[in-house]
Amino acid sequence: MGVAVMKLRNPPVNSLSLECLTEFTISLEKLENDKSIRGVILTSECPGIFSAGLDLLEMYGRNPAHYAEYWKNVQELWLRLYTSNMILVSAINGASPAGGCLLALCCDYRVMADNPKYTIGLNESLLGIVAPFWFKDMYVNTIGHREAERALQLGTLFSPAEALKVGVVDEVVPEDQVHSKARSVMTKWLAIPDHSRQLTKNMMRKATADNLIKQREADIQNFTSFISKDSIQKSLHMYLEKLKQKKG
Ligand SMILES: CCCCC/C=C\C/C=C\C=C\CC(=O)SCCNC(=O)CCNC(=O)[C@H](O)C(C)(C)COP(=O)(O)OP(=O)(O)OC[C@H]1O[C@@H](n2cnc3c(N)ncnc32)[C@H](O)[C@@H]1OP(=O)(O)O
Repeated sequence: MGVAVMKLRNPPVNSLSLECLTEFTISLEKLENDKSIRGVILTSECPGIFSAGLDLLEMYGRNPAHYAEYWKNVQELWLRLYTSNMILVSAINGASPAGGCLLALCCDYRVMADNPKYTIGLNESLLGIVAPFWFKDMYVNTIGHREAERALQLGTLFSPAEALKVGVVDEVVPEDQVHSKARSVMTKWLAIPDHSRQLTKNMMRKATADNLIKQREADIQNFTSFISKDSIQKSLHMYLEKLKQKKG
């Protein structure tokens, strides 16, 4: 039926390393150029984890040129996903913090597994960093200004039930039904003529995408100088240590 399934596979936690981001963007571009493909189901092959978001090791202890290169690729992936002409449905089969949530928010419809261990949200403030304006814009577009304001400041990671209530996801289903539900949602969306759906999607999303396009270079510079600050590097170090200690 012209539907591709893209499975994120970067063990152990599907963090979005530079290599992973680049491969993702290239795969997406190929699908976009393949006229037989009308829809993509985005899911994960890592058990219990949709995506741990941006790779913290790409943002910690590197040099400014690396940060700039990394951020350019983060922007590129976001722009491709958010403005895709294809129907994107996410089958969220695990934890989905920060950049993981961002991937899901780019989709046209989000189905999440009903497992309270899985959480989703933009938790940047918990790491001592700030979600960029275009993450924020997409959050506001999805859940409204007040909910986004609160969730961004608190870095809220929502359980599936909470995510459904606030509108971060569209549907919560038993874990073993995530994929079948994503497929049935896709079937429904495929019934809409592509041209009218695509023009409508473009109308809804263009201003948000253009907002980044017109200041991409400045956004890269902002990110690079922000992430290079000693205080921010210290916060990231502490967060990484906390992740390590969780194990021991
Ligand atoms: C004012 C100007 C503003 C300008 C803009 C400025 C800045 C914006 C900057 C950045 C925006 C960033 C968005 C992001 O996406 S940041 C990433 C946020 N991600 C997280 O917080 C998730 C952290 N991870 C977890 O919570 C758990 O790992 C998870 C629930 C995903 C899985 O738990 P599990 O118990 O299964 O696995 P762990 O033992 O915790 O992890 C295994 C292994 O993986 C490492 N790891 C986890 N997450 C990441 C990651 N995101 N990047 C890199 N590495 C990660 C973890 O440290 C473990 O490593 P090791 O100990 O085995 O070596």
